[in-house]
Amino acid sequence: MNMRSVLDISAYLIVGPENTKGRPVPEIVRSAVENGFTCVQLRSKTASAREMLRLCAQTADLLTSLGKSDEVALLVDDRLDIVLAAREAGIKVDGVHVGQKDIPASVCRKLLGPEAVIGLSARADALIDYVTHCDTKDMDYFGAGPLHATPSKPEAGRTPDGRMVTRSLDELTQLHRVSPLPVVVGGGVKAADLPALKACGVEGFFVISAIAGADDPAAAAHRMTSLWRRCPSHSKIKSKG
Ligand SMILES: Cc1ncc(COP(=O)(O)OP(=O)(O)O)c(N)n1
Ligand SMILES: Cc1nc(C(=O)O)sc1CCOP(=O)(O)O
Ligand SMILES: [Mg+2]
Repeated sequence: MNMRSVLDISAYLIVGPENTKGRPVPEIVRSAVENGFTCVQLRSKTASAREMLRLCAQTADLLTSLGKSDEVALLVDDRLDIVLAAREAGIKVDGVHVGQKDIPASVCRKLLGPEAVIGLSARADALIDYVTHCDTKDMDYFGAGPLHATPSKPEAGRTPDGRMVTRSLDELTQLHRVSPLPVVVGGGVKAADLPALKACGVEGFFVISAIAGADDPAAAAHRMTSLWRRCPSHSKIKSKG
């Protein structure tokens, strides 16, 4: 199964060991996927390479046991090396999410091949211009944010002169209109944000703390995915692809 052709970024969980209040990462992933999450990104700024590889193996096994390994993409943040090592070990990891300071998407594509999923964080400044003119041939989607300032990533939205700039709903609506790729939006997203976010037309939302930090991650996931499904979307003027 080519995950690129079925990629669904509508409900996108990002999680690592530092986000779970001590609970095992696979436990959080299970709660999310059993309750409708469609994409999982393993992200840790503290875990060792070996720990990340173990997490990849555990999460891939979990997705298989849930019968979701051909539906729910498993991605790794930043670490092309981890994706390559996981593959070498026979672990099904579908791709990587890279940011503007990470390994270029073109290099990821070259090393991971045509079937890998590659996500890119859109540039923080001149967002609309960037997305309009960016060469997207190696990428599958754009991540954009933050919608709100967030303790999960305090530097998100911080400009070089120290100001905090968050994404307005108008900007996200425009982003959706100009982007040749699907767009997933995150940064402080909570259930209450979903109706307005969906109305912008963007293809999905990404969250860490709304699920990984919730007292009851399964209930939180169910609430978010059912709300997202129910909310009307802005119809796109020009269809993508
Ligand atoms: C889906 C998604 N969108 C954006 C990001 C942020 O990536 P990046 O800019 O590389 O920052 P870090 O996550 O590495 O701190 C993301 N991870 N996922
Ligand atoms: C990983 C990440 N990237 C962001 C961006 O704006 O680029 S915000 C973010 C963290 C999102 O976590 P939470 O849902 O807990 O706010
Ligand atoms: Mg990164």
